[in-house]
Amino acid sequence: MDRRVLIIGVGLIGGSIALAIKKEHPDAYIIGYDLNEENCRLAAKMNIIDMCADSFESEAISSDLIILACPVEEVEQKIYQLADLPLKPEAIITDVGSTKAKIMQKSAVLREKGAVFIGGHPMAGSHKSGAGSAREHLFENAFYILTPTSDIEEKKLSELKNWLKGTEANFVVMEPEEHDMVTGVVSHLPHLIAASIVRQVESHAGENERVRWLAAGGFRDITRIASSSPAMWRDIVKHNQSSLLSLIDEWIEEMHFVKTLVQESDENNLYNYFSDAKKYRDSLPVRARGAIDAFYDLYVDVLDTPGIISHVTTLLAEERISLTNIRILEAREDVFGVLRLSFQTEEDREKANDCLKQNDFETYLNM
Ligand SMILES: NC(=O)c1ccc[n+]([C@@H]2O[C@H](COP(=O)([O-])OP(=O)(O)OC[C@H]3O[C@@H](n4cnc5c(N)ncnc54)[C@H](O)[C@@H]3O)[C@@H](O)[C@H]2O)c1
Ligand SMILES: O=C(O)C(=O)C[C@]1(C(=O)O)C=C[C@@H](O)C=C1
Repeated sequence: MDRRVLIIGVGLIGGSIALAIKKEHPDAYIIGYDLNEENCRLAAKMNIIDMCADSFESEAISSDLIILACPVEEVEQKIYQLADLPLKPEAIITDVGSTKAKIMQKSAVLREKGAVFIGGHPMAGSHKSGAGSAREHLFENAFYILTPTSDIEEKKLSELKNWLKGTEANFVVMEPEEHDMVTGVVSHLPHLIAASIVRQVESHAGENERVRWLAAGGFRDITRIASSSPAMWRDIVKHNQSSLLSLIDEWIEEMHFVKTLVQESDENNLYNYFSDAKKYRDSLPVRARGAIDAFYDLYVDVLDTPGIISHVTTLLAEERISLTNIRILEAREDVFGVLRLSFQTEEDREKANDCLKQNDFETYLNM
């Protein structure tokens, strides 16, 4: 009989894991369950999953692998709900949540019932959400953190790694508390800071429109992640509250130091501040494939006139180029707008670029 995988939450991460599992285990039957039925149907239509389930309970009891890929507060709820079900004794349950300590504490309820729960967190992703953004290669070369409790047999851990082999990620075992401290520093605090910078710009833009127009490369680089799912980040901050509170104190202290640097305006001190940061930033390992490279985006300048989007999509459709996503980044009277078109492959992006250029559109590969 085919092995069955149930993915609860078929969004960016759940969908990408489904694709990676399909690649390595083509015999596995992958069932998706998502509160957002439309998203689940899209995942099935895109062959990311084999079917959409109406309820997760009926599928969970016959699944060999259950992956919780919803926001972390929902992961907790699902752990409780799964603990009440007669799961297969050999089944493995895992999650992909961005926090680990609270989830591992809650998972005791599953272990008490004899179920195997191994926490997980692939350290790659994007600011995009939903099945439409899922990519088979999203986790290639990324670290994939696993947090097995001491009672988990090595055999079960290997079995899970084998299920996830198609991610081509590097597995690392960590204690949940260490995980939350480290991800607090490199991921969760930076997200809070990105959101706060965007809010500061927004409040200035209220007074002077030009702030909005001139929010260019540097601002976009440092704030890309502020476009991520608010539900996901709300839950992460709730889960990692204690690490974040002390990191925010450190950040405030650093900002006091920066303020002094600016006030004193000492050339050497200012130079060294930037130079030390640059040295460390430049020394960070570069991954062969970063999160954002897994998406093939094309930016197109368009005039904000009626029918312009359908004109662009018709041109692409005539060339049989399939779009996976389209977004208006700026749409204002008398100012150029920017359309962000996303494609499945680099080849599609190149074809679209040629096609739009031939039709006199100004296009960019990066913004
Ligand atoms: N986005 C990233 O960069 C990233 C990276 C690593 C891990 N994660 C973690 O992965 C998880 C999913 O994030 P994502 O980026 O895929 O988000 P997403 O919004 O793309 O997908 C989450 C999906 O879960 C569904 N969902 C929400 N509550 C549900 C419930 N109770 N039952 C069933 N489905 C439910 C949503 O409808 C959505 O389709 C989160 O826990 C997040 O912390 C995210
Ligand atoms: O690249 C991005 O957009 C991400 O935010 C990815 C990112 C990160 O902070 O690095 C976000 C949360 C996840 O838990 C793991 C990865």
